[in-house]
Amino acid sequence: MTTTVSASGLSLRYGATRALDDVSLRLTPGVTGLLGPNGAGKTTLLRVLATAVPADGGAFTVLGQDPGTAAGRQEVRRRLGYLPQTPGFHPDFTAFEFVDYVAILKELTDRGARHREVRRVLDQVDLSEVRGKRIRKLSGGMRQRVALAAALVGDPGFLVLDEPTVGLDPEQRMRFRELIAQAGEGRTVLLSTHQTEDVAMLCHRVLVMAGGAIRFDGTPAELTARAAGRVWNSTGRDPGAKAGWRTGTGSFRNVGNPPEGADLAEPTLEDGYLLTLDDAGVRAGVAA
Ligand SMILES: Nc1ncnc2c1ncn2[C@@H]1O[C@H](COP(=O)(O)OP(=O)(O)OP(=O)(O)O)[C@@H](O)[C@H]1O
Repeated sequence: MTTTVSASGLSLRYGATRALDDVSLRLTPGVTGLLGPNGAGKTTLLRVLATAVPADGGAFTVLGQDPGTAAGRQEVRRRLGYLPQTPGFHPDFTAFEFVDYVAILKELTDRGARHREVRRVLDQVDLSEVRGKRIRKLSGGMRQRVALAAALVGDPGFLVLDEPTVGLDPEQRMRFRELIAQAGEGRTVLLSTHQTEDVAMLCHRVLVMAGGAIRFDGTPAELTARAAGRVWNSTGRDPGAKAGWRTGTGSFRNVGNPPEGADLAEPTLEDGYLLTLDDAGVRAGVAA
């Protein structure tokens, strides 16, 4: 399988905070999910790989190019698409104008060819009909699709998506997932998300980060399997549980070390994720 991104020993400190702590990874075509609690270092990793900030240590290549050199960095920037956590829209731009502006920044200099490319990516995200509308008039889901269209300009070989489904209602999220799945056909996508369903539905591989380090790297099925035999139902809160919550039926669902004779339940990817964080000494939602 082709390696699109190869990184070894990436580190980045902000004062005393190790935002990235010796991160090594290899990314191949398809969608790889990046899960982790707030402050885990996900955005920092994406920003480093997208060449938006340099790492303090370590090295990486994207599509065979070394972003450590000026020429390599320029080539990587031409060939990657990046949807940041807060896309910097100009609200008075129309969808077309915004994507066209990004296309200019990506050095698509021929006006006719560039406009064809802008129409192509807007069509790909189902926004052809509103391309003349101002961004401030579009719904949150549509804006996110404009940002995805901008990231897709120039058919990048590596696509970096930072929490793209945040704030979307379930229907919009489902639609956005379809677009991500489409974008991941034959292309390498790194998707940072807090939604374990995004990973379960879209990803061939998942990385779990906490405290700046990768704590798990495998398939979604392998992450789920980590919770096999460690999820159970009980009538009250179980003291042996690492995490437990009351379900809609009134019983408690627990993850951790079940007592003898516990009523074991089928594990989900979220259970595997919670236990991975716990094994790493991190509680979900709290950085190490
Ligand atoms: N520019 C910065 N200056 C100082 N500290 C920073 C900066 N950017 C990130 N950090 C710190 O680095 C750590 C990792 O942050 P990062 O934003 O990468 O986490 P994250 O996993 O993306 O979190 P979230 O899910 O909340 O977006 C955090 O402790 C954060 O406070």
